[in-house]
Amino acid sequence: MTEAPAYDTTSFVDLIDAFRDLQETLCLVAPPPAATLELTAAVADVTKRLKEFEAPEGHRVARDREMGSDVHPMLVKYEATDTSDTSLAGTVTFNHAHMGGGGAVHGGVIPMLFDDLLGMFVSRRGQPNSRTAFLNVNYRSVTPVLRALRVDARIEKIEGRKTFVTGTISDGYLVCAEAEALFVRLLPGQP
Ligand SMILES: CCCCCCCCCCCC(=O)SCCNC(=O)CCNC(=O)[C@H](O)C(C)(C)COP(=O)(O)OP(=O)(O)OC[C@H]1O[C@@H](n2cnc3c(N)ncnc32)[C@H](O)[C@@H]1OP(=O)(O)O
Repeated sequence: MTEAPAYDTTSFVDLIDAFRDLQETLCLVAPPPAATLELTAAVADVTKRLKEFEAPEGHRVARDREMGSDVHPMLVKYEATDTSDTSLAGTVTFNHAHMGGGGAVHGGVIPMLFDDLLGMFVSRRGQPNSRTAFLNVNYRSVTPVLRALRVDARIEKIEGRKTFVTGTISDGYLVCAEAEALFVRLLPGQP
């Protein structure tokens, strides 16, 4: 029998959302030194409190497989609205924490979203326990922050352990970025 997790995922999602809010707010402020010192101590207190709940790998909420990016502080949150066996459509809204400059999403954040989006989709509809072998991203036009954008993923073909997948981020009819990737299913015992 599988042991029920000791945590409550819904309230943890609230904690992660509060953290995302903190991250974004950090990107928007210019506090004076005294306030910065005070805030640093407050954040250190929160970290100290969280450390009381450290858990071994496999028991940490941030890696809850069912919840995906919702429970991970680094990953970009997206919503899948329509999935079939070979395709996924959804939405993503990047915020100020994801901005590189000039209202554009940072060029490193976009591959992170694709790796997670495509990797999760491959795990659920292709071959579970796969790892990214390559991920090629083309930046076709500026990816704006603070707008609901469309994401698409498609499994192109599966050959043995290999799943070939593509993805796009679009702003209306405009393609902002596109990706093609290969995920390779790990062999039993492969680290
Ligand atoms: C439910 C929610 C879950 C939740 C799931 C979580 C979702 C998030 C997913 C995130 C995934 C990651 O970021 S993973 C982290 C980033 N990736 C990595 O660290 C991977 C590092 N690389 C590796 O570990 C390895 O190179 C592997 C596992 C990818 C492949 O090694 P291998 O197992 O020894 O296999 P190997 O024989 O080399 O290759 C197998 C086949 O793939 C081909 N192949 C391998 N690499 C490449 C390549 N770069 N380009 C072209 N082809 C390649 C080979 O030619 C071969 O084809 P043929 O001769 O058979 O035709």
